[in-house]
Amino acid sequence: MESNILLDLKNVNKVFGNNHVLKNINLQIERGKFITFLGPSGCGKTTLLRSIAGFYTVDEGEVWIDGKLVNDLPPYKRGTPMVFQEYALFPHMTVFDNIAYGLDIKKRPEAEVQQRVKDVMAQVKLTGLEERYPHEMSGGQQQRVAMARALVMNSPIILLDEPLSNLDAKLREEVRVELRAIQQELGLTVIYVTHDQLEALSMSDQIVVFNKGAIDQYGTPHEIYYEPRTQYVADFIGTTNFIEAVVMQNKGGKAIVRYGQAGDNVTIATDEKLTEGEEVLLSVRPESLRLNQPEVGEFHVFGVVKSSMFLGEKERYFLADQSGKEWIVDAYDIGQKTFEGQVQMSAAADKIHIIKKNKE
Ligand SMILES: Nc1ncnc2c1ncn2[C@@H]1O[C@H](COP(=O)(O)OP(=O)(O)OP(=O)(O)O)[C@@H](O)[C@H]1O
Repeated sequence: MESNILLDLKNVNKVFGNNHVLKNINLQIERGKFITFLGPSGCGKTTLLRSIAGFYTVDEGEVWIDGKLVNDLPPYKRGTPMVFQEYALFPHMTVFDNIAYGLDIKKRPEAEVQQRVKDVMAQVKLTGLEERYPHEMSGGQQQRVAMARALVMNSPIILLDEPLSNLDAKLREEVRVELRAIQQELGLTVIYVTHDQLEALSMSDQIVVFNKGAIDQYGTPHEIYYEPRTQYVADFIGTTNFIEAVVMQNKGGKAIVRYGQAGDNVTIATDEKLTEGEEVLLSVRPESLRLNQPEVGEFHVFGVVKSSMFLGEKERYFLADQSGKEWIVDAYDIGQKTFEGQVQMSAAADKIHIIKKNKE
């Protein structure tokens, strides 16, 4: 039976000189998923992508594609094309020739090339544009051509390295939607590299968050956002409030923690192994806190409003609690109501996430 796992990375390590760029990467990717490699510049995303494509050989570990160990295979034998920034189309070639390029290189018979290109152009809805040149196409159409070039080769995985980074914001969003639509319609397996958190959250089935060459978390956008495993992940994805707390009890997936100067308790669901007396961090997102609505939850802190900022769909408040710690609260749909002076911040316990402190 065909395995659902298309890419399997086992303990992959890569070193450049004395720079240990990939550290014990273990990752399994299922067929038909849109996977994003997310992390700041220099954390090893591109190096891993190139190691999958075969442009780099790994120093340790195994790369399996579709049940085959490919460590010693060159890129063209792995069949995993990479699409780079600006789609890397040949400007002097027509759309048809751009798409046919890979097949021509492989010296496939003319009739087969004609048929394959025709089929793939229909798949990505470009039929009729065969004779256009890249500069005569919109950004979204160019992205489709780039995808078609990969599709025509029957690639098992399509690797995209920040393909949208040179586009302006509006076009970027348009092309994002387009790209995700093609991937879903055709059931493609795509690995997409970006340092843009919103891009990752909005497009992916699963996100891999990189931290200095290691994987900090691999999960759905919701898991990454609401259940960050480390402080680094919580901090990197969006804005959050961290609160120092101490574990009083941990039983049956529920921990009672003490927080704040008054020593209040709250019970929070968690999978983490926590011991009594352990110091932890709580993470609560600005939109999960309510001002002067104590009935919304089990977690409460008093603060003083320092300033606020109107952001269209929300008002962002900056507050300080009694210890001087800064808090950020986003208030939605409050009409003309504004908050000043001392206020109470409240959150439901299920909107609070416990992070173990000893993880980086
Ligand atoms: N061919 C190479 N030779 C030596 N060092 C390299 C090489 N390629 C990458 N590096 C180093 O490896 C580290 C990771 O680089 P990589 O390009 O994988 O990061 P990245 O997360 O993709 O960042 P970016 O978003 O800036 O591309 C960096 O310190 C980089 O300088």
